[in-house]
Amino acid sequence: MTDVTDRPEALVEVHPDADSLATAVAGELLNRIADAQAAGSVPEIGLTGGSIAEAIHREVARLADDSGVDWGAVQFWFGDERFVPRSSPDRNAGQARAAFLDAVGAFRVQEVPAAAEVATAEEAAAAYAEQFTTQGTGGFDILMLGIGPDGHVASLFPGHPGLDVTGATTAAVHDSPKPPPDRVTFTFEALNRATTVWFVASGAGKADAVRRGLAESGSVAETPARGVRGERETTWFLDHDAAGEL
Ligand SMILES: O=C(O)[C@H](O)[C@@H](O)[C@H](O)[C@H](O)COP(=O)(O)O
Repeated sequence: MTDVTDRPEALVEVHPDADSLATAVAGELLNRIADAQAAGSVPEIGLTGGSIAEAIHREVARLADDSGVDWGAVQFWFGDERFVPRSSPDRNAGQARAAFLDAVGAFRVQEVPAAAEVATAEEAAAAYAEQFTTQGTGGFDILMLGIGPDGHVASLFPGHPGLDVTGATTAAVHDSPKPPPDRVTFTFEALNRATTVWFVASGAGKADAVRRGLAESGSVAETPARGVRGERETTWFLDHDAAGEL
């Protein structure tokens, strides 16, 4: 597992509520993408599933027209994906497409192969790892991560074997404590190839996980969020309730 403790300390930005949090993150994301494009690059963005991510995505769609972003010059990835049929409402990619990707006309969207297209989550993970190597830079300019009440990020859950995977950028997940059970996730090795990491969390239910994620000490096995930091910057975007134990 990458030792991230030598990377820059995390910053914390607290907003009054989920709506203002979503607007702030969406606005910052659009600004960062536009700035990267103005500097001549095609930013690689890691998206996350989850409820606050959904709110952020909808705000991206609402704010997109004034952003100056060229949606053909930005590429999107998913930190994790549920191993279900492509049409399933449980697919993170399907949720992101419905919330903003299709509306803004983003077409460089790297999706994890779905169930029924490949036989196993292991096959899907292997294919996504190949895509990650061949279709992008092999890293992220900005990686967004939701956090579970147990401190999981992507589909890296406390005490699960995926935490210990080395030498691979993706892993299959089975018996996920958060349904659905079968998933594909980027591993710490991949998540830590991010210049900037943004954790996004809303609600009192996340306050303990946020506290553990930001505490001076604690184990990655118990709080996987502790295992990820950006090479240059890490920011925790929180609403007031999620910051309640800081
Ligand atoms: O596929 C997933 O389920 C997500 O990627 C997962 O890591 C999510 O981001 C957290 O569980 C937070 O989800 P909520 O914001 O809905 O609590």
